Amino acid sequence: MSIGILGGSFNPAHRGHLEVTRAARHLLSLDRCWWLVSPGNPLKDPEGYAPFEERFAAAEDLTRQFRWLTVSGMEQRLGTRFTVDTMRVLTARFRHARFVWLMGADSLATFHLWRDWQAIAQMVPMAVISRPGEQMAALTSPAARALSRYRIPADEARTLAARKAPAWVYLPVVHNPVSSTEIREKRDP
Ligand SMILES: Nc1ncnc2c1ncn2[C@@H]1O[C@H](COP(=O)(O)OP(=O)(O)OP(=O)(O)O)[C@@H](O)[C@H]1O
Ligand SMILES: O=C(O)c1ccc[n+]([C@@H]2O[C@H](COP(=O)([O-])O)[C@@H](O)[C@H]2O)c1
Repeated sequence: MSIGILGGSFNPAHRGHLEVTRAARHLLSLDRCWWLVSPGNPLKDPEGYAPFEERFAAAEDLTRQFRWLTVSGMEQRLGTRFTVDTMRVLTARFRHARFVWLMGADSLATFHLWRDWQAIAQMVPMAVISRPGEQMAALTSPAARALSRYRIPADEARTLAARKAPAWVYLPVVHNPVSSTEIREKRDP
C-alpha cells in the first residue's frame, strides 16, 4: 500500500493543504494519504500555535468527506517532533507500506535546516508540490542542489512510491496562495 504523508502545523488547516494532498494522490497514484499534525515545528516560534487538539479537530472537520485521507496524531502520541525520528518509527512499524513524504515548495527551500535531512531523503521518496512565489527558492535550495541527481521528471511521478529512496519529484500543479499565516492574521488583525 502506498501512503503519502503531509506533515504540517495545520495552524489552521486550509484548502491549500487539501489541494496539495489531492494533487499528490492523483499524480502519484497513492492508495492513501495521512495528514501528520505536528506537536510543533522545531523551526517555528511556539508563540501563536493553537493547542494540538484544536488544530487536529479542525483538520478532521475539513477532511471528513475523504475516506482515503486520515488525520494522524502519531507524532503527539510518539512524542517525536523531528521528521527523521517519526519516519524511523513509521518505516519500522509499517514494513509493508510504501511511504512518500509530501511537502510544499517552501518546505523544500528550508529542508537543509531540518535535523538529519539527508537521512530523511535516504529513507523515503519525496514529492514537492508547487506553491505560489516559492518555485525559485525551492529549486535552487541547498537540498534541491544536493539531491538533484535523484530528481525524476514529473511525468514519471506515478513511479515514485515504488522507487527506492533517494528519489523526488517536483509537481508544478498547485497555484493556491492560501496560507495559515494569512488566515490567522485575518482572524486576529
Ligand atoms: N497553499 C499551499 N500550496 C502548496 N503547499 C502548501 C500550501 N499550504 C501549505 N502547504 C504545504 O503544506 C505543508 C504544511 O503547511 P503548514 O501547515 O505549515 O501551512 P502553512 O500555510 O505553510 O502555514 P504557515 O503560514 O503558518 O507557515 C507544508 O509542506 C507546506 O509547504
Ligand atoms: O525535522 C525537522 O527538523 C523539521 C523542521 C521543520 C519542519 N519539519 C516538519 O515539516 C512539516 C511541515 O511543517 P510546517 O510547520 O511548515 O507545517 C511538519 O511535519 C514538521 O514537523 C521538520
